[in-house]
Amino acid sequence: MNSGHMEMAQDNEGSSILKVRDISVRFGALLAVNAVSFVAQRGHITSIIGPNGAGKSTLFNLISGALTPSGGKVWFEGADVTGQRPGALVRKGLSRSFQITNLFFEISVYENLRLAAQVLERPAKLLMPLRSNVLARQRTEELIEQFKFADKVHDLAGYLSHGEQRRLEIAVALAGRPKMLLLDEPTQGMSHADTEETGRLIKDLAGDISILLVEHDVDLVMGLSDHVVVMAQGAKLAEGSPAAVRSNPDVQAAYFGREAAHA
Ligand SMILES: Nc1ncnc2c1ncn2[C@@H]1O[C@H](COP(=O)(O)OP(=O)(O)OP(=O)(O)O)[C@@H](O)[C@H]1O
Repeated sequence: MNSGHMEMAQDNEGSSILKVRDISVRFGALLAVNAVSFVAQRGHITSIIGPNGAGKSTLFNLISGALTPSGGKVWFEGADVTGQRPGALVRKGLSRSFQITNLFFEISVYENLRLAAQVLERPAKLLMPLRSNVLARQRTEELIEQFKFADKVHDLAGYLSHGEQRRLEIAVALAGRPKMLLLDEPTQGMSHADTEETGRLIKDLAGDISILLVEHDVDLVMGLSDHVVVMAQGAKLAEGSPAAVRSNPDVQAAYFGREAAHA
Protein backbone atom coordinates (compact mmCIF):
# COMPACT_ATOMS: atom_id res chain seq x y z
CA MET A 1 0.00 0.00 0.00
CA ASN A 2 1.22 3.46 -0.55
CA SER A 3 0.98 6.14 2.10
CA GLY A 4 -2.73 6.64 1.67
CA HIS A 5 -2.18 10.34 1.34
CA MET A 6 -4.07 10.58 -1.91
CA GLU A 7 -6.97 12.90 -1.35
CA MET A 8 -10.22 13.74 -2.97
CA ALA A 9 -10.29 17.37 -4.09
CA GLN A 10 -11.35 19.48 -1.13
CA ASP A 11 -14.53 21.33 -1.91
CA ASN A 12 -14.17 24.30 0.43
CA GLU A 13 -15.75 26.83 -1.91
CA GLY A 14 -18.66 24.53 -2.60
CA SER A 15 -18.41 23.65 -6.28
CA SER A 16 -16.24 22.62 -9.15
CA ILE A 17 -15.72 24.98 -12.06
CA LEU A 18 -13.72 22.77 -14.46
CA LYS A 19 -13.91 19.04 -14.98
CA VAL A 20 -11.62 17.06 -17.23
CA ARG A 21 -12.43 13.41 -17.85
CA ASP A 22 -10.30 10.82 -19.64
CA ILE A 23 -8.82 13.39 -21.97
CA SER A 24 -6.27 12.12 -24.49
CA VAL A 25 -4.34 13.23 -27.52
CA ARG A 26 -1.94 11.42 -29.78
CA PHE A 27 0.87 12.84 -31.89
CA GLY A 28 1.61 10.05 -34.36
CA ALA A 29 2.79 7.12 -32.28
CA LEU A 30 3.10 9.18 -29.09
CA LEU A 31 0.17 9.26 -26.67
CA ALA A 32 1.14 12.67 -25.27
CA VAL A 33 -1.85 12.87 -22.91
CA ASN A 34 -3.34 9.57 -21.84
CA ALA A 35 -6.85 9.51 -20.28
CA VAL A 36 -6.23 12.27 -17.74
CA SER A 37 -9.04 13.25 -15.35
CA PHE A 38 -9.22 15.89 -12.64
CA VAL A 39 -11.52 18.52 -11.17
CA ALA A 40 -10.69 22.16 -10.38
CA GLN A 41 -12.66 23.83 -7.59
CA ARG A 42 -14.07 27.33 -7.79
CA GLY A 43 -11.79 29.98 -6.34
CA HIS A 44 -8.90 27.56 -5.94
CA ILE A 45 -5.45 27.38 -7.48
CA THR A 46 -5.10 24.00 -9.20
CA SER A 47 -1.64 23.24 -10.54
CA ILE A 48 -0.26 20.73 -13.01
CA ILE A 49 3.34 19.67 -12.47
CA GLY A 50 5.53 16.90 -13.82
CA PRO A 51 8.95 16.23 -15.31
CA ASN A 52 9.95 17.55 -18.74
CA GLY A 53 7.89 16.03 -21.53
CA ALA A 54 5.22 14.76 -19.09
CA GLY A 55 2.46 16.29 -21.21
CA LYS A 56 1.62 19.33 -19.05
CA SER A 57 1.55 21.92 -21.83
CA THR A 58 -0.30 19.54 -24.11
CA LEU A 59 -2.95 19.01 -21.41
CA PHE A 60 -3.14 22.78 -20.96
CA ASN A 61 -3.63 23.23 -24.71
CA LEU A 62 -6.40 20.61 -24.75
CA ILE A 63 -8.26 22.48 -22.00
CA SER A 64 -7.75 25.96 -23.46
CA GLY A 65 -8.94 24.92 -26.91
CA ALA A 66 -5.61 25.27 -28.73
CA LEU A 67 -5.60 21.51 -29.40
CA THR A 68 -8.52 19.18 -30.07
CA PRO A 69 -8.58 16.02 -27.95
CA SER A 70 -8.82 12.63 -29.60
CA GLY A 71 -10.84 11.36 -26.63
CA GLY A 72 -12.35 12.53 -23.37
CA LYS A 73 -14.37 15.54 -22.25
CA VAL A 74 -13.93 18.98 -20.71
CA TRP A 75 -16.73 20.71 -18.82
CA PHE A 76 -16.61 24.34 -17.79
CA GLU A 77 -19.34 25.67 -15.48
CA GLY A 78 -21.24 22.43 -16.10
CA ALA A 79 -21.29 22.82 -19.90
CA ASP A 80 -19.46 20.49 -22.26
CA VAL A 81 -16.80 22.65 -23.94
CA THR A 82 -14.71 19.83 -25.40
CA GLY A 83 -12.83 20.92 -28.51
CA GLN A 84 -14.13 24.51 -28.45
CA ARG A 85 -11.78 27.14 -29.81
CA PRO A 86 -10.03 29.58 -27.46
CA GLY A 87 -12.23 32.51 -28.58
CA ALA A 88 -15.43 30.67 -27.66
CA LEU A 89 -13.96 29.69 -24.29
CA VAL A 90 -12.92 33.27 -23.53
CA ARG A 91 -16.51 34.40 -24.14
CA LYS A 92 -17.64 31.78 -21.60
CA GLY A 93 -15.17 33.11 -19.01
CA LEU A 94 -12.21 30.78 -19.48
CA SER A 95 -9.19 32.89 -20.37
CA ARG A 96 -5.60 31.85 -20.89
CA SER A 97 -2.39 33.73 -20.63
CA PHE A 98 -0.54 33.27 -23.88
CA GLN A 99 3.21 33.25 -23.96
CA ILE A 100 4.04 36.92 -24.60
CA THR A 101 3.03 36.66 -28.27
CA ASN A 102 -0.41 37.91 -27.23
CA LEU A 103 1.05 41.37 -26.56
CA PHE A 104 1.35 44.09 -29.16
CA PHE A 105 4.97 45.15 -28.75
CA GLU A 106 4.70 48.36 -30.76
CA ILE A 107 1.98 49.98 -28.65
CA SER A 108 1.97 51.11 -25.02
CA VAL A 109 1.16 49.17 -21.89
CA TYR A 110 -2.00 51.28 -21.59
CA GLU A 111 -3.13 50.50 -25.13
CA ASN A 112 -2.46 46.78 -24.75
CA LEU A 113 -4.70 46.71 -21.68
CA ARG A 114 -7.38 48.96 -23.17
CA LEU A 115 -7.63 46.85 -26.32
CA ALA A 116 -8.02 43.70 -24.23
CA ALA A 117 -10.61 45.39 -21.99
CA GLN A 118 -12.59 46.39 -25.08
CA VAL A 119 -14.43 43.04 -24.90
CA LEU A 120 -16.33 44.44 -21.92
CA GLU A 121 -17.85 47.12 -24.15
CA ARG A 122 -19.70 44.87 -26.57
CA PRO A 123 -22.73 44.01 -24.43
CA ALA A 124 -22.78 47.49 -22.87
CA LYS A 125 -22.71 49.31 -26.21
CA LEU A 126 -26.07 47.90 -27.26
CA LEU A 127 -27.69 49.36 -24.16
CA MET A 128 -25.66 52.54 -23.67
CA PRO A 129 -23.95 53.58 -26.92
CA LEU A 130 -22.93 56.98 -25.51
CA ARG A 131 -20.87 55.39 -22.75
CA SER A 132 -18.53 54.03 -25.37
CA ASN A 133 -15.15 53.03 -23.96
CA VAL A 134 -15.94 53.97 -20.37
CA LEU A 135 -15.95 50.37 -19.16
CA ALA A 136 -12.74 49.56 -21.02
CA ARG A 137 -10.99 52.63 -19.62
CA GLN A 138 -12.16 51.89 -16.09
CA ARG A 139 -10.96 48.31 -16.34
CA THR A 140 -7.63 49.49 -17.78
CA GLU A 141 -7.08 51.83 -14.82
CA GLU A 142 -7.91 49.01 -12.39
CA LEU A 143 -5.43 46.68 -14.02
CA ILE A 144 -2.69 49.33 -14.09
CA GLU A 145 -3.05 49.74 -10.34
CA GLN A 146 -3.42 46.04 -9.54
CA PHE A 147 -0.41 45.08 -11.66
CA LYS A 148 1.71 48.06 -10.62
CA PHE A 149 2.18 49.54 -14.10
CA ALA A 150 1.54 53.16 -13.05
CA ASP A 151 5.03 54.34 -14.03
CA LYS A 152 5.04 52.30 -17.27
CA VAL A 153 1.69 53.16 -18.84
CA HIS A 154 3.23 54.97 -21.80
CA ASP A 155 6.12 52.55 -22.35
CA LEU A 156 5.91 50.37 -25.43
CA ALA A 157 5.25 46.76 -24.44
CA GLY A 158 8.24 45.72 -26.52
CA TYR A 159 10.57 47.72 -24.27
CA LEU A 160 9.43 46.14 -21.01
CA SER A 161 11.66 43.63 -19.23
CA HIS A 162 10.85 39.96 -19.68
CA GLY A 163 9.28 39.81 -16.20
CA GLU A 164 7.15 42.88 -16.90
CA GLN A 165 5.97 41.42 -20.20
CA ARG A 166 4.88 38.23 -18.45
CA ARG A 167 3.03 40.33 -15.86
CA LEU A 168 1.35 42.38 -18.60
CA GLU A 169 0.37 39.14 -20.28
CA ILE A 170 -1.53 38.05 -17.17
CA ALA A 171 -3.19 41.46 -16.91
CA VAL A 172 -4.29 41.22 -20.56
CA ALA A 173 -5.79 37.77 -19.91
CA LEU A 174 -7.74 39.22 -16.97
CA ALA A 175 -9.05 42.27 -18.79
CA GLY A 176 -12.37 40.67 -19.73
CA ARG A 177 -13.00 39.58 -16.11
CA PRO A 178 -12.80 35.82 -16.71
CA LYS A 179 -14.14 33.31 -14.20
CA MET A 180 -11.09 31.12 -14.65
CA LEU A 181 -7.55 31.91 -15.71
CA LEU A 182 -5.24 29.32 -17.28
CA LEU A 183 -1.56 30.12 -16.83
CA ASP A 184 1.14 28.22 -18.69
CA GLU A 185 4.48 28.69 -16.93
CA PRO A 186 3.87 32.31 -15.97
CA THR A 187 7.28 32.62 -14.29
CA GLN A 188 9.34 31.07 -17.07
CA GLY A 189 12.58 32.98 -17.53
CA MET A 190 11.85 35.31 -14.61
CA SER A 191 14.31 36.43 -11.96
CA HIS A 192 13.82 35.13 -8.43
CA ALA A 193 12.32 38.46 -7.32
CA ASP A 194 9.91 38.61 -10.29
CA THR A 195 8.90 34.98 -9.64
CA GLU A 196 8.06 35.78 -6.02
CA GLU A 197 6.13 38.87 -7.04
CA THR A 198 4.17 36.92 -9.65
CA GLY A 199 3.44 34.21 -7.07
CA ARG A 200 1.96 36.81 -4.72
CA LEU A 201 -0.09 38.24 -7.55
CA ILE A 202 -1.51 34.83 -8.49
CA LYS A 203 -2.34 34.12 -4.85
CA ASP A 204 -4.18 37.45 -4.61
CA LEU A 205 -6.21 36.69 -7.74
CA ALA A 206 -7.45 33.32 -6.45
CA GLY A 207 -10.69 33.36 -4.53
CA ASP A 208 -12.24 35.93 -6.83
CA ILE A 209 -11.41 33.73 -9.78
CA SER A 210 -10.24 30.16 -10.25
CA ILE A 211 -6.75 29.45 -11.52
CA LEU A 212 -5.23 26.53 -13.40
CA LEU A 213 -1.46 26.75 -13.40
CA VAL A 214 1.14 24.76 -15.32
CA GLU A 215 4.48 25.50 -13.74
CA HIS A 216 8.04 24.20 -13.61
CA ASP A 217 8.93 25.89 -10.35
CA VAL A 218 7.91 23.23 -7.83
CA ASP A 219 8.51 25.40 -4.77
CA LEU A 220 6.25 28.05 -6.20
CA VAL A 221 3.54 25.50 -6.98
CA MET A 222 3.72 23.92 -3.53
CA GLY A 223 3.48 27.30 -1.84
CA LEU A 224 0.56 28.51 -3.94
CA SER A 225 -1.70 25.62 -4.80
CA ASP A 226 -4.82 24.25 -3.19
CA HIS A 227 -4.66 21.15 -5.35
CA VAL A 228 -1.83 19.62 -7.39
CA VAL A 229 -2.10 17.21 -10.32
CA VAL A 230 1.14 15.37 -11.08
CA MET A 231 1.75 14.07 -14.58
CA ALA A 232 4.37 11.66 -15.85
CA GLN A 233 4.70 10.20 -19.34
CA GLY A 234 1.35 11.59 -20.46
CA ALA A 235 -0.69 10.11 -17.61
CA LYS A 236 -1.81 11.37 -14.23
CA LEU A 237 0.52 9.97 -11.60
CA ALA A 238 -1.12 11.45 -8.51
CA GLU A 239 -3.20 14.34 -7.23
CA GLY A 240 -3.96 15.92 -3.90
CA SER A 241 -2.92 18.73 -1.60
CA PRO A 242 0.68 19.95 -1.93
CA ALA A 243 1.61 18.05 1.25
CA ALA A 244 -0.06 14.84 0.07
CA VAL A 245 1.62 15.03 -3.31
CA ARG A 246 5.03 15.73 -1.80
CA SER A 247 4.81 12.71 0.46
CA ASN A 248 3.47 10.36 -2.20
CA PRO A 249 6.19 7.74 -2.88
CA ASP A 250 5.32 7.45 -6.59
CA VAL A 251 5.71 11.21 -6.97
CA GLN A 252 8.95 11.24 -5.03
CA ALA A 253 10.33 8.51 -7.26
CA ALA A 254 9.22 10.09 -10.55
CA TYR A 255 9.61 13.73 -9.79
CA PHE A 256 11.31 14.64 -6.56
CA GLY A 257 13.69 11.69 -6.68
CA ARG A 258 16.81 13.77 -7.04
CA GLU A 259 15.66 16.41 -4.55
CA ALA A 260 14.60 13.78 -2.01
CA ALA A 261 17.94 12.08 -2.33
CA HIS A 262 19.71 15.36 -1.53
CA ALA A 263 17.36 16.39 1.29
N1 LIG B 1 2.75 19.32 -31.59
C1 LIG B 1 3.43 18.25 -31.23
N2 LIG B 1 3.75 17.28 -32.10
C2 LIG B 1 4.41 16.18 -31.73
N3 LIG B 1 4.82 15.91 -30.47
C3 LIG B 1 4.53 16.85 -29.54
C4 LIG B 1 3.83 18.06 -29.87
N4 LIG B 1 3.68 18.78 -28.72
C5 LIG B 1 4.27 18.07 -27.74
N5 LIG B 1 4.78 16.91 -28.22
C6 LIG B 1 5.42 15.85 -27.44
O1 LIG B 1 4.50 15.48 -26.45
C7 LIG B 1 5.17 15.20 -25.22
C8 LIG B 1 4.62 16.08 -24.12
O2 LIG B 1 5.02 17.41 -24.36
P1 LIG B 1 4.60 18.63 -23.46
O3 LIG B 1 5.22 19.85 -24.03
O4 LIG B 1 3.13 18.63 -23.25
O5 LIG B 1 5.30 18.26 -22.08
P2 LIG B 1 5.55 19.19 -20.83
O6 LIG B 1 5.24 18.37 -19.63
O7 LIG B 1 4.82 20.46 -20.98
O8 LIG B 1 7.12 19.40 -20.96
P3 LIG B 1 8.03 20.65 -20.55
O9 LIG B 1 8.04 20.66 -19.06
O10 LIG B 1 9.36 20.27 -21.13
O11 LIG B 1 7.41 21.87 -21.14
C9 LIG B 1 6.65 15.42 -25.48
O12 LIG B 1 7.24 14.17 -25.79
C10 LIG B 1 6.65 16.32 -26.70
O13 LIG B 1 7.83 16.14 -27.46
